Parts: sequence; structure tokens; C-alpha cells
Amino acid sequence: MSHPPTLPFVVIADELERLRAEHPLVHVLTNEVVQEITANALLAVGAAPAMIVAEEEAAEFAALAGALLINIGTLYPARWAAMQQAVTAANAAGVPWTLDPVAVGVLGYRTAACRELLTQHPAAIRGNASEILALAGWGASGRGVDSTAGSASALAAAEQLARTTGAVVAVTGEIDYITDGETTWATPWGHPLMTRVVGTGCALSALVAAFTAHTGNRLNAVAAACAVAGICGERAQSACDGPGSFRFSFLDALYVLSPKQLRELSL
Ligand SMILES: Nc1ncnc2c1ncn2[C@@H]1O[C@H](COP(=O)(O)OP(=O)(O)O)[C@@H](O)[C@H]1O
Ligand SMILES: Cc1ncsc1CCOP(=O)(O)O
Repeated sequence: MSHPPTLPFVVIADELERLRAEHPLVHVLTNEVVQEITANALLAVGAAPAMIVAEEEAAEFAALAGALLINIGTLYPARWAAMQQAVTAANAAGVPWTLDPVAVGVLGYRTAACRELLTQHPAAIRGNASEILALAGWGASGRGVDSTAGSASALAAAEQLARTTGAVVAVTGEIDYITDGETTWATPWGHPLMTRVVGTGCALSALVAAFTAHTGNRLNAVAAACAVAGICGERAQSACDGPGSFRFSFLDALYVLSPKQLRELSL
């Protein structure tokens, strides 16, 4: 397997600068477990989250947002109805939407929902290796919401999924791979402690959505989101004692990371 190149720090810096200048409004339809860390991660990085979940409001708000996140982690009929409204309205308004297919392939209801969502032109898809393999139809290997496969093993599935859906696909793990089916970036940052804190993957998907708002280069935008999360995860780990303090250190790192620091790293 050829090794995809690492996303350059200058690209991450440019994308972070753009995000902070635009301060995008992100419509978040996510699971019950990660609402708080997701909203705080978006605020810390420089975006504006809003968890608008009622079916009666979802379409109206999706059309106003800069980006939409659909995370199926705790899917149930009322949430599914709101998601369908939001996705339809986002597509009609040209608002990019991101899919986090939590535990797809493990259970039938959410797998059928994801199959339907894949026909609705997601701008981006972010999942762990088991989720990307299942979504691409390459087999179901997840254990609950966790991956049982390494990210490199799902790279070919991610590339195929990107080509068939038109989405930029990010498969995350020890190394994240971000692909549009033709070009692939690697973002090698992060720390295993990130898998011991609930919501790091879901919050990353929200960052992916935020970076896709108003972008001229969706591949770089999604890759920059993965890089920012990984770099901040590494920094948070070195400043914390374990999972509890990691959460706080991670939010601090997202807030403190600057385009200037990133540009200095490339010198
Ligand atoms: N072994 C690892 N080493 C370094 N970073 C990791 C590792 N596993 C996951 N990460 C990071 O944790 C974050 C969440 O990814 P992942 O665990 O794949 O998502 P999920 O929570 O959806 O399963 C990403 O930023 C990813 O880069
Ligand atoms: C534990 C759990 N159960 C349903 S959704 C969810 C959150 C998964 O979050 P992440 O994969 O980002 O750790």
C-alpha cells in the first residue's frame, strides 16, 4: 500500500484561520451522550453550535446554518424524522452536511437509516474503521460504538465510499485518512487516550461539519478538522492526568491552537 502524504501545517493553519474568520453556525443533530462536549468543542475552536432537534424546527434551521451534522449514535424515530427534514432542507439550501455513522453495521435500524442517508449527498462522512468498512459494504466489524479494525485497513473502503457518494470521507484511528476518492491526506496526530473519553469521535465529526461551511476545498477542510483534533488531543494528553482532565485540556487546546503556531511548526 502506498502511504498518503501528511497534510501540511500551512494548510491546517489556513483552514483554521478561515474557520475563525467565518465563525460558522453549525446545526447539530447528534446523540444524547455527547451533546455537551460537542457544543463546547465547536465553541472552543471558533464555531457557533446550535442543537435544534424538533422535527417542527429542523428544516427551517438547517437552511439558515453554515453546515449540518447528522450523528446517528442514539437514533430513534422522532430524531430520525428531524434528521430527514434537516437533510432535505440543507440540500435545497446548498448547506453542506456531514454524516457520523455511529455503530453502522452493528444494528439493522441505524444501518438502514445510513443506507438512506448515503443517497442524500453528504458533503463529508467521518467514522472509525469499522464504521467506514460497514458503510462501504465491506463487512461489519464494530463492537458497539468502538472500532475493531485499524484505520489503514479501511482506507480502500473509504476511497470507494468517497467515489460512490461524492462525499469526502475521513476514516479515523491511530492515523486519520481523508479522501475524496482521488486524493488522500494522512493526519498522523492524536493519542490512544482519545479512545478512553466518550465523544472525541463525535466532537471531531462536528468539527468536520464546521470546517466544511463555506469552503472552497472540501478535502482540505475535512483534513484540517482531523488534524486540529489530533494535534489538540496530543497536547491535551501531555497536560492531563487521565480521561477526566483530558476533556478540559482538549477544550483548552482547541481554544489556544492558533494559525501562527501551526505556521511556525512548518518552518
Ligand atoms: N490509537 C490512536 N492513536 C492516536 N489517536 C487516536 C487513536 N485512536 C483514535 N484516535 C483519535 O481519536 C479521535 C476519535 O477517533 P476514533 O476513535 O476513530 O473515533 P470514534 O470515537 O468514532 O470511534 C480522532 O481524532 C483520532 O485521530
Ligand atoms: C457511548 C455511545 N453510545 C451511543 S452514542 C455514544 C457516543 C459515542 O461517542 P464516540 O464514538 O465519539 O466516543
